[in-house]
Amino acid sequence: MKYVIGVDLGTSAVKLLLINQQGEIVQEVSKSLSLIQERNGYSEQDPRVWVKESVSGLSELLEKFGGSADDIEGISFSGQMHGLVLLNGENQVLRNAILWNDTRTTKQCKEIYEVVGNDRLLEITKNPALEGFTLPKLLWVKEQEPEIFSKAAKFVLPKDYLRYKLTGLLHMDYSDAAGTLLLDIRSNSWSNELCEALELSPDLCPPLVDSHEQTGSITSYISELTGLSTSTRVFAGGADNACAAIGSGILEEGKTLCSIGTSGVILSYESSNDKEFGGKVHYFNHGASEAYYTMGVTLAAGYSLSWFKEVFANNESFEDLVDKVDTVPPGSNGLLFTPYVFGERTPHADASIRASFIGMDSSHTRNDFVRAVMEGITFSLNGSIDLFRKNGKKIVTVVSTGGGTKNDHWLQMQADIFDVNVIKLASEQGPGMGAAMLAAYGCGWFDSLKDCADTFLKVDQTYTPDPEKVKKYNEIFAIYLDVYGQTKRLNERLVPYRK
Ligand SMILES: Nc1ncnc2c1ncn2[C@@H]1O[C@H](COP(=O)(O)OP(=O)(O)O)[C@@H](O)[C@H]1O
Ligand SMILES: O=C(CO)[C@@H](O)[C@H](O)COP(=O)(O)O
Repeated sequence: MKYVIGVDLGTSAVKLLLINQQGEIVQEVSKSLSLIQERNGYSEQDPRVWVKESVSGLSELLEKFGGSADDIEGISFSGQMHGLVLLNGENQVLRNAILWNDTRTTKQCKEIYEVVGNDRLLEITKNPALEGFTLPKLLWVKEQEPEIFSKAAKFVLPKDYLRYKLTGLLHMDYSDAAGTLLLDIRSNSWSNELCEALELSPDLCPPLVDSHEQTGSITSYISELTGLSTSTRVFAGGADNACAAIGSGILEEGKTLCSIGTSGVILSYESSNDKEFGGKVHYFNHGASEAYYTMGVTLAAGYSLSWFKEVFANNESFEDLVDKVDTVPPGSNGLLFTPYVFGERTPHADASIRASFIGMDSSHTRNDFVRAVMEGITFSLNGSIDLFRKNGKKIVTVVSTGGGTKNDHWLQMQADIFDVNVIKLASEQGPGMGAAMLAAYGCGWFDSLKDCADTFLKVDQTYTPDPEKVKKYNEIFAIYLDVYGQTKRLNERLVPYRK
């Protein structure tokens, strides 16, 4: 039997899956990661910690496997998107990575619009300038940390740095490059025009490759540390949402994904890069060649629940925290939550907005709060579904993935709020599975990613919407939509008092 490894470098953990030729998960290991948040709106991680935890996770995986390392033919990666990793001429890390949920770059986004122009930016990149994307982060370091910036020779994204440490070679794949806001999506090349306009050297950009392309093999040093074989082929991999799409079978038009990880995502397959969404949704390269996807993003989806747990139930497991949400009726007895703890991206690109609980009263118990948090996250994702539907997309079935699928009630809530059939696959680890599928396809096990999906992906359960709950949630969603406008100005006035 032959195997591949899928590494998912997420925000809350690095997860490693060992998968056989039938697509069965033979072993899995997860290593937690934490955020460094020195100021309000700041969110960083140390790339060296990603490598340390991944290497330790890989050696644990190999130990649990116990078979011959030579039978592990390939390894590939899924990575949290947009995070800026700056390297010097020796490929050493110059500062902590500035992550996708860090919103310090509002000024740099304005600068991009002033210099490039909204229409031209959309023409080249198909995306707006958002605080989370990599380009504004590069401009922030250039402006605020000129000494560090002067030493920068290359920038890469999180999983690219990890792959570099495993192979000694630097690359970036198209699906992740699209999220930098420096890729010319029309020609699939770095935009010299943007680099020139914003006074960035094009030499900072790494070589581009396809997600299933081989980008080296395991170095003997890493082989010694982990037990991996130097003959194991290393494939580029992709952005976590592109990998989640592959690992959830979103490989043709009409298929939609809901992912609840740290962030939350509604993603839809696109066969071409010439549609116009006016920057209302993200429009990125897929991990499958010559394919694309559109996506709405809730910045703090799973994170809102983990924030609530950390503040109010730190010693409890997620399982215990959400155990009784089914005892609370839809609408959480009049308690409403907006999940803006990091600000928001879709449908309101707003770095200043913050979360609210509306309607608290003395009868509410902790279970009402927990359900309200889960509903608020799901309402926010429904905002993206709404946007897609208003753009003419028909959404009747959604494949759900990520940590949020660990709870049945949340899956049923998704079916009732989105008014769709929700499919849960046998593994909730869409991004890791997608990464493993890129390795399996790269190794030549299958003629296409679609063939691989037909063998690897199995439906576990389908959740159908309950018409009564759909009606009730429709009414509450209208109230939810009002909260943004009603709290926007209040939050702007609170900005000077934040940490
Ligand atoms: N048992 C559970 N029930 C409901 N949600 C859960 C459970 N366990 C984890 N989660 C949610 O999943 C999130 C982590 O999802 P994951 O896909 O692992 O994130 P990432 O890929 O960003 O690291 C947590 O923040 C939490 O909100
Ligand atoms: O910023 C985005 C997408 O644009 C996020 O989806 C990140 O890619 C982080 O993903 P998770 O850690 O939540 O999987």
